[in-house]
Amino acid sequence: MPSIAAVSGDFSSESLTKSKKTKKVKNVDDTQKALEFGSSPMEKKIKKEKKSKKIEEFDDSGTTKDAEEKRKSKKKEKKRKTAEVDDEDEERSATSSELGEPVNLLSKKAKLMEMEEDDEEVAAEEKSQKEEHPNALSKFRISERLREMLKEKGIEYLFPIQAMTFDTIFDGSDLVGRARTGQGKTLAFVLPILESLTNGPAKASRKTGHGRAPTVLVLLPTRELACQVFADFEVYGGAVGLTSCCIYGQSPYRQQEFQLKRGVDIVVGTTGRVKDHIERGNIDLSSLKFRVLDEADEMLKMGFVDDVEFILGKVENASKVQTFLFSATLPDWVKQIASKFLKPDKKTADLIGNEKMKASASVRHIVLPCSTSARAQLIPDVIRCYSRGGQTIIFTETKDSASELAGLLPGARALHGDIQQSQREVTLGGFRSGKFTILVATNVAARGLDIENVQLIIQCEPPRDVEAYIHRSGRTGRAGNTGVAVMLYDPRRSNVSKIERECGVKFEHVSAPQPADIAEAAGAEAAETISQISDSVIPAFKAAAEELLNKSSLSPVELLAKALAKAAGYSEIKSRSILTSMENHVTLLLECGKPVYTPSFAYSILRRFLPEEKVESIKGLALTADGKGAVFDVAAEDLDIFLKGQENAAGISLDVVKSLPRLQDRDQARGTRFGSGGRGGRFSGGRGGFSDRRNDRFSKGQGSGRGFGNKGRKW
Ligand SMILES: Nc1ncnc2c1ncn2[C@@H]1O[C@H](COP(=O)(O)OP(=O)(O)OP(=O)(O)O)[C@@H](O)[C@H]1O
Repeated sequence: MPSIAAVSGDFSSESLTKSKKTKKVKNVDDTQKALEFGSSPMEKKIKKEKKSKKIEEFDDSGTTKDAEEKRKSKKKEKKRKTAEVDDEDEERSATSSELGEPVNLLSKKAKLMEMEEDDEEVAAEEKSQKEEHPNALSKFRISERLREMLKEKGIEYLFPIQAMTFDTIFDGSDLVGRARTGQGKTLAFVLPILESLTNGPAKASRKTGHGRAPTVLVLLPTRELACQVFADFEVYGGAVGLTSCCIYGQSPYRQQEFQLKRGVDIVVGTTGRVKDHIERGNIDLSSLKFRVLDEADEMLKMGFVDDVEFILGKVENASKVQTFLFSATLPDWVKQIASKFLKPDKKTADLIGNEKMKASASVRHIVLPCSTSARAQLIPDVIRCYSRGGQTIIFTETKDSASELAGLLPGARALHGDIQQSQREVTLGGFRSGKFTILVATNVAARGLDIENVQLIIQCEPPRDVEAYIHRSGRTGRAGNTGVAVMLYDPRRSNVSKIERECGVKFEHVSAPQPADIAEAAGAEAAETISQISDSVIPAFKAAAEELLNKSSLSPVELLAKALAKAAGYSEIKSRSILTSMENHVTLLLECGKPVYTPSFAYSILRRFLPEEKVESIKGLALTADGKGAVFDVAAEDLDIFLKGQENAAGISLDVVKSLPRLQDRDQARGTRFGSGGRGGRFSGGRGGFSDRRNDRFSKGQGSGRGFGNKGRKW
């Protein structure tokens, strides 16, 4: 039996530091941190392969790896024997036909029998290895039927959060659960609830028969997430004879009403529609045994809290109901509100606790400077470089920018709150099934969505709060797999270090992929494609090729290079700045031998040796983090004017930079002697002020848990 069953009271990570369980969980995290992030394209793997890889990664028992080694060597041995049998067959058939001798069937049969025995041994070893695992399904009070179902889905062991909370939930406690994104929090409540209802304490009082009132109520912040959690209840609950229904806004009301009236065991839904059904008398909460707030912090802010309170308040005898709150982020204010809904002796299973790193540890977290206007040009290249052949979710701050960006990116679709629900479902379904590979979404897709092949997350700008960063970046790197999260930012307006500090993430700072590098890769692909073209095309194109060769002053190789460029879709290669990512712009570093405190000081230096209109034309001026200089972009065609101008200015250096120095971000710049005043105000004053207001507004909302109404929502 898992050790956690014996732990009573609070089992936050501090209180569990010495327990075996915590050690195991740490090992899982270490394993994840140790995962390597190759930038080479990663082949898509079929689900089953991923599951088994993941299971190995989560295994910290030490025995698994040895056993796996043995199994591999057994397999090698079997392969060798098969080859031997085949060779012997070939040899004998050759000899027997030459010499007319009979084949030695007996020795072949003996070898085959030996191989069958090996097979059985390997299978038995695999089985015992799975059963020995500390979180093997057999070690929990999970019924045979559910175990079979889990195994069918490739699940052989419980993940740490599931193992940690199973007994607590099964044995009747209320619980607050926190684990990083993608670590299986859904099954952490689904499995023990189903077991309790069918084989455990809740079985005796469970209502059955036509028209029965629900025993389980699960509330979620978005319709898409409600559908996803419902799907799990339907599969696993259905296997043990429990029925579920999913109720959410903008979907046919009558059908939901009919299901509820007919009687269901589990209701999964979004707050607005659940409240609506309660008010109309379609949901009777008198038989309720379990209630779950998934993505609890999201449920308790943004105006949901009133509806949640209304719904939870409808349970007359709350002492008979178990309540669970789960999320990857549980700010303190949520814990305070939680005490209102959960019993005083509630337990806490916190797999993050005081650990610095709050975001997914199996995700590579990257930041890349980019001006708003360069985003649409840059994103396709970011996808080419980092998506490893998988799918990409791009997050924007507003619905308009999601629609606009989806329109600009070939093969992308938008998902946000202004899109009709039926279309939202079609879009998400299409993305899940891989019909298209880029989804441009608002925060409506930030929470909980579990889509296996998402390899890359792009955030067009830093989100307003750290929780959003954690959830958005957590749409990749799930269930032990790896992923990449790239956040674009404008150094003058964004505050990357705040997210870095509060999420405990150490960002990799990279500059925009250069078009020439991407073209090189595209050229290699085009060459591969050309080598596969049938020779039948040659006669038809040969004359034109010969004519081109004769007329041109270029060598055959140069002409072929042009043909490859055309095949790869290139007619020219533009340069791209590493600061704003704008095409045909070059980034320069200005230094003058003394500290550059403010943008206005940098401008005044430039004015000493450049005409006013050229100073006006520069883009994205930002101060370096060491305070010694400033970087900015100039149009490629003006580069000479800038470099020549500098020759006439004593003590000033202006150089093209190939890699971007660390820059001051918004907060650091504000702390400088003159803040963002003077000339710099043009860049960081206006918009920066707007961002501040938004942040203030947010933090107030967060503090009270009630700051936003649904209407205030931008997604
Ligand atoms: N024990 C397990 N073994 C293998 N895979 C599992 C196991 N438990 C869950 N999974 C898979 O892990 C993935 C992530 O699970 P889930 O969506 O519940 O994560 P989560 O912790 O709720 O993430 P988020 O915080 O982003 O909502 C799912 O695809 C799920 O099927």
